Amino acid sequence: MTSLVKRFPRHFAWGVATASYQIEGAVNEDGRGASIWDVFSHTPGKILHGDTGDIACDHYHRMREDVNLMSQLGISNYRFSISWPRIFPMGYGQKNSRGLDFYDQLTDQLLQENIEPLVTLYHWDLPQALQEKGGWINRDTAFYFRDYAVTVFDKLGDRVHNWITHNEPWVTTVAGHIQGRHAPGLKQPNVARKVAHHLLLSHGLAVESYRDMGKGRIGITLNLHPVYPASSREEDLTAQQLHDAFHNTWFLDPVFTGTYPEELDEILPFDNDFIAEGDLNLIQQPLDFLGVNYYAPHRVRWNPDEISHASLVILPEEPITSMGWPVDAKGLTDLLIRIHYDYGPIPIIITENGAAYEDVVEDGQIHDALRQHYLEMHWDALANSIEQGVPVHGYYVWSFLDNFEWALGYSKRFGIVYVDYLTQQRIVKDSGLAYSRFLREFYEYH
Ligand SMILES: N#[N+]C[C@@H]1[C@@H](O)[C@H](O)[C@@H](O)[C@@H]2O[C@H]12
Repeated sequence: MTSLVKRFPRHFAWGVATASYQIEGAVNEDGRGASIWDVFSHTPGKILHGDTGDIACDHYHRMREDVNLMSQLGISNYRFSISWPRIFPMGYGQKNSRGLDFYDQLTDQLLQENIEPLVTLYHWDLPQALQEKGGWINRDTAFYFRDYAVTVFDKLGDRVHNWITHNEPWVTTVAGHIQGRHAPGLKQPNVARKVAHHLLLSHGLAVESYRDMGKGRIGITLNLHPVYPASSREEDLTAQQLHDAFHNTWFLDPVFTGTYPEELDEILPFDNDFIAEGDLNLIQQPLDFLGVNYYAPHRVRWNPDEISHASLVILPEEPITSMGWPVDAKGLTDLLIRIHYDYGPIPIIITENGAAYEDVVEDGQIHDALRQHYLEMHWDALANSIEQGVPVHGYYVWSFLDNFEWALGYSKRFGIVYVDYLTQQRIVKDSGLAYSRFLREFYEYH
């Protein structure tokens, strides 16, 4: 491992990541309003086994214990998200001071333990009251988001200097409004372009506000994949192009070039009546970093029946995680080099990378060798990216804790710390112990 630590720069930010609805629980406490995920998870048939985020990891009540565990493991950066409905129960208007107080205390606890916060403003838990006014289909939501962001900047901005506006707006758009497998559970492809635009507009409005208020760094997190054609056949090459537009450039292009990719119009035609003068200039404002969530590459073949005109191909011999995703760390290097050369030298933070595997508790330990190997392979791939000139500034393991995995409930475990959901006991997995050793070596070396 020692050789690996030498390949990362001194100030590289190693961390762990979580999200509010996935770990906090306490959904009806201290004035929190309902989110679309409260409604969706309580809708029969939406979540595997009928799981909900009502309790999750009970992090709302165990925050100090969890922060202390991070510190014991030598973790010095923590990415978490803020629950908008804890701050504005109705989405706007009357603030909820007890909600703000929780994140105030969390921030202070982190700083006391010398852990640097990286705060995500939106990790999918829209206030239900705004959904009832149209949610992200309604352009007003972008402005309510701006007002929410300003409130949080004002409360925490003196101690939090690293911000992410949105986490994976592609998932909110596609899983939430086309596929219906995520909240708000809509299957309306005709609104997808509008939803994506309003999410990006809200991003731009928050960045613009932060530039007036804060001196720190702000970016957006996108879930991105390198896209490989399954063969050199013309149709598979076309599939690669369209799938790349649907999964990657739909969001990369507006954020970094102020345009939407033309290929997207073949997949999701739209009349651009929802794009107002100046929107795209707002959206393409300079950022301090791009957050990249990387899990696996996409290998595609032509399939006109799919929305991206492409189907994913898993090679028979390639290893997969329990999500069915291929394990291919080189895909991370390919992705980062593509971003670097297509969009310029924007600093990059890997805001999520990790793997779900079936974990078994044996004598109070979890020997998750596959997850440990997955992580180490991706650290090596990250070092390769840096050695090829990509300015990578940080890496956050998804996830610190096993947690509520959206439509899959608690059936998938991504944590480097195991959570016994019956007792709420935390058990550091072998992968978490290995990460702790790696961090110790890194800080000792530097
Ligand atoms: N699935 N999966 C794991 C992980 C999910 O738990 C996060 O909330 C998302 O940001 C992203 O999809 C990645």
